[in-house]
Amino acid sequence: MLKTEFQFANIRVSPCTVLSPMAGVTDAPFRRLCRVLAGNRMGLLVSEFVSTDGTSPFVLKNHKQLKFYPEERPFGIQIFGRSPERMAYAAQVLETLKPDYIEVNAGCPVPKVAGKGGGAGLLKDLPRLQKILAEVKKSIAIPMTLKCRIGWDENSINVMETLKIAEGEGADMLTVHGRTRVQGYNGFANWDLIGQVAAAAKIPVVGNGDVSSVQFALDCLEKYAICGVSIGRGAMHNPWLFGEIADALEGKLPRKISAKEVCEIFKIYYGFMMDENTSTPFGALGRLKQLAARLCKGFEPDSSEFRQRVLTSQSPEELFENAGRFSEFAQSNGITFTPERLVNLNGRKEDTVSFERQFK
Ligand SMILES: Cc1cc2nc3c(=O)[nH]c(=O)nc-3n(C[C@H](O)[C@H](O)[C@H](O)COP(=O)(O)O)c2cc1C
Repeated sequence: MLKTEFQFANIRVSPCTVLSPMAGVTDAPFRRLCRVLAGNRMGLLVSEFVSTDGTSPFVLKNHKQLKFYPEERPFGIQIFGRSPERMAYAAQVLETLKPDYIEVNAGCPVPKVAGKGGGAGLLKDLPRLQKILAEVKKSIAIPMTLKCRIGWDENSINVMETLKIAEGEGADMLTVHGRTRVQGYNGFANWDLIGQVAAAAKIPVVGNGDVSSVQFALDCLEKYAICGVSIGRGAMHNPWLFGEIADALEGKLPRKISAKEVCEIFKIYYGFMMDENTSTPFGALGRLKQLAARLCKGFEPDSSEFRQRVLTSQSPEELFENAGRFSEFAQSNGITFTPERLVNLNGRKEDTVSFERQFK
């Protein structure tokens, strides 16, 4: 029978979907957009990652990405860093914001994080990761989770050891992104390995990597011993995806999203950004373009002219006008929105795994 929900510690996750944290994307307005489009049917939401590194003590006021709302619960705050003491102290401070759980990041590939020994850098130093988990666990009363990659590179795949460490130090859930650090976002996630980890685990394991359609999510839930799926870039290509998966899990018939609906979400998203006061109009324009660039890839046939117009818009109003014009054009020319056909979420024409291209 298809899994529809799961529990870790005292937290019920229903449906079994997670919006994967994405720094610079999954702030409160973006999370709200996904939540509203899904009719609030998202299992778990997590903050963008929060740095615990630095020389001065961790203080909340330096971390504006921490704002979350009661309707987002269950909600986790994700932290990264390399110092067990600083991670534990930050977790303790963050617990005062009353998130439902704290997540430790052992997956970030970017050189300024992983290169300094934090994020995926911890996969090269598992004793340090173990110490971090032990110290964070001791410092908080709420559940602790871990998000990791499968290893540093193809010659050092150590996700089974990471699982054992996580379990030994009392992590309540593990999310596995099925790529190595060296892969960055290239190639495809290794779902068979994610499945092996989930099958060997005593704690719930969430699978992550390349979930871009309802069918992909359902196939992973059916085929592997994972308890849920975590979706990152797929939510940018299709912010309706969580609602579509929820519909499928509830046995509802699929509903086609029209090009008109796609064109209408820019105003909605902009409204959320202005409500939350997270961006200036100029900053919001950047976020609108970020979303538009991904959404445009879902139009069929090709919408390169619209893409060009939207991405060169000088103001939110100009972008809305261009979207309105394209909406009419799409309706009269039979342009459809089919993001489920996108397999490689980098937008590259790749079908084999390639190592060491992005992060030497
Ligand atoms: C722009 C961007 C920012 C990201 N920021 C974070 C982050 O803050 N914390 C984290 O654990 N992963 C982060 N990730 C990784 C995603 O959460 C996810 O693990 C990865 O994109 C693979 O999932 P996907 O194929 O569904 O996108 C980020 C990914 C992207 C593309």
